[in-house]
Amino acid sequence: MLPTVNFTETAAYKYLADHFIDINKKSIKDLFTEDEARFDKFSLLFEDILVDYSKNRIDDTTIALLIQLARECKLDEAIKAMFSGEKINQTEGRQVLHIALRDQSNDEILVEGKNVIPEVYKVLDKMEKFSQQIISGSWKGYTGKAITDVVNIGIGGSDLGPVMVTEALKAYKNHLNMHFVSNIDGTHIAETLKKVDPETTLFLIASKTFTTQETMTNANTARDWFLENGAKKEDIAKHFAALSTNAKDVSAFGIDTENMFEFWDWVGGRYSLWSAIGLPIALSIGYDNFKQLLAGAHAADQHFESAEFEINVPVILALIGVWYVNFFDAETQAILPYDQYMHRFAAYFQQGDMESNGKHVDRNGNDVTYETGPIIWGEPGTNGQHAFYQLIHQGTRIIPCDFIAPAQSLNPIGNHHPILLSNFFAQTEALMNGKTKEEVVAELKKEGKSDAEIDKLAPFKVFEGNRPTNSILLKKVTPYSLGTLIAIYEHKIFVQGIIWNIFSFDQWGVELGKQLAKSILPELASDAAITSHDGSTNGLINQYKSWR
Ligand SMILES: O=P(O)(O)OC[C@H]1O[C@](O)(CO)[C@@H](O)[C@@H]1O
Repeated sequence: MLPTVNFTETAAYKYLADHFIDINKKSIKDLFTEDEARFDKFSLLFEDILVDYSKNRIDDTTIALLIQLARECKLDEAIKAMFSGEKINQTEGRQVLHIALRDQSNDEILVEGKNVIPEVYKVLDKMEKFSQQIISGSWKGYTGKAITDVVNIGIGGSDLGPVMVTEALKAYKNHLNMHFVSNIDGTHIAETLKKVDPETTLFLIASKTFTTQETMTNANTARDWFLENGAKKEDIAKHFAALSTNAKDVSAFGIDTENMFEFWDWVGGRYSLWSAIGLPIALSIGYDNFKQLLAGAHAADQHFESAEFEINVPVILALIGVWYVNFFDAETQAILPYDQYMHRFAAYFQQGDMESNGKHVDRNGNDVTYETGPIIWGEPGTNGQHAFYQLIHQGTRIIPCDFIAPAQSLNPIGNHHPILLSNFFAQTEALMNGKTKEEVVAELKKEGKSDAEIDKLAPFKVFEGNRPTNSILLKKVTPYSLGTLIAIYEHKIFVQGIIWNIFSFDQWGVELGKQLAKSILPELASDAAITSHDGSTNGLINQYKSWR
């Protein structure tokens, strides 16, 4: 059982509330002037990742109190509970063991008294063998040709992780063309099928439950297309594989369970890229690289489990996030990778974070009286700079940002990378320092503007600064470092869920819309006017019927 402390009733929270009044009067710039050792104090080097959190609205007292808060919320007990396989997903009665999927220490992790590590390895061995056969071309399609294209059909956690990682690690990719179909919109599968040949395509049907409407509809369409384009039923075995926990429905669909890559209900969908759901990753970059991804994540797991909170990267990042959400009323958190390959990283953690911590009921079943998970958003820099950074610099809201960049480029062309990184360094400095009225006036004077012009323009050109950022500098994006980084963010989400006293591993909030869509679908079959809903929904459905 997880602890159920209301963090707003802790002593640390009360001290933090008082301390906030002091900190709120200070600028980060001043905090740097006051303390020369600030960078050394507020940065952590873990593996080949430097996490600089010194450009935040914090001082020594803030961090000490936040750590006290974590202790009062019994974070240590909660971490132990997850790692030891307690059923901490209490509303679904399940363990939360994505850490077991990447365990490289041959630990024993028990689920219902049974060690799951040998099963994990059994599936990993099967993934290794299969991916080698596909990549080498020894696996032949129904006309004897090697596979050239892989179409992963899945949604949410059965799509976003493999998409994000295969994109982030594109530089490590082999010859296989990867495609991902998630949307129920027929356009997604139709446009994908235009690009592939049934003789040389492998379909992966990725669904933990194997009941998700979008995935099953797309999977049926893919199977029909396959059979309508020359293949026979017995050829399905050579071209369809399933990544799932549901063997019964997999075989009912017509996929031989030999071609099923199993995982387990103790793997949450949004934490499943490390499981059989990661097969498209293994296919795209090879099994050895996939193993490196797991190894990187395992290093983060060990660090999270054993490092003191003061030097524990996920804990520190999580606590700083809580500081902004609950004391500064920050509504959002931006994730800004200065790496084009990582262009789906923020989208991935939209599900990771928002499906985990978008909850308003605490672990006692009561409505919370404080804010919980922030809105996660972001795009790669420098594109974001030319789109939404205006609001981050001069808008009315506080937007804590994580800036992420690799020191070494995977495409070191000309001076692209130094230019990219100069922007990465400049933005966090600009967000912190801002530009004072005096500086603006001096600049305008230098440009030869008149006093009247300066008076008119100056207010618009002032930057308040004092806008908080974390900078995460990776030596290089590799399968290992990416695995570490993803796991750091996963554990950050866990810590925040513990502090907010919510259940981070269920997702009941996605069910209502699914249920309603299912009840509306039959109503769309006939042209008869609908009156069973509210006025707006009736009006929309009836207009649709008149236009279709
Ligand atoms: O893998 P499945 O069972 O198809 O589910 C897909 C996704 O749907 C969700 O349940 C949300 O609708 C996610 O949590 C999950 O990742």
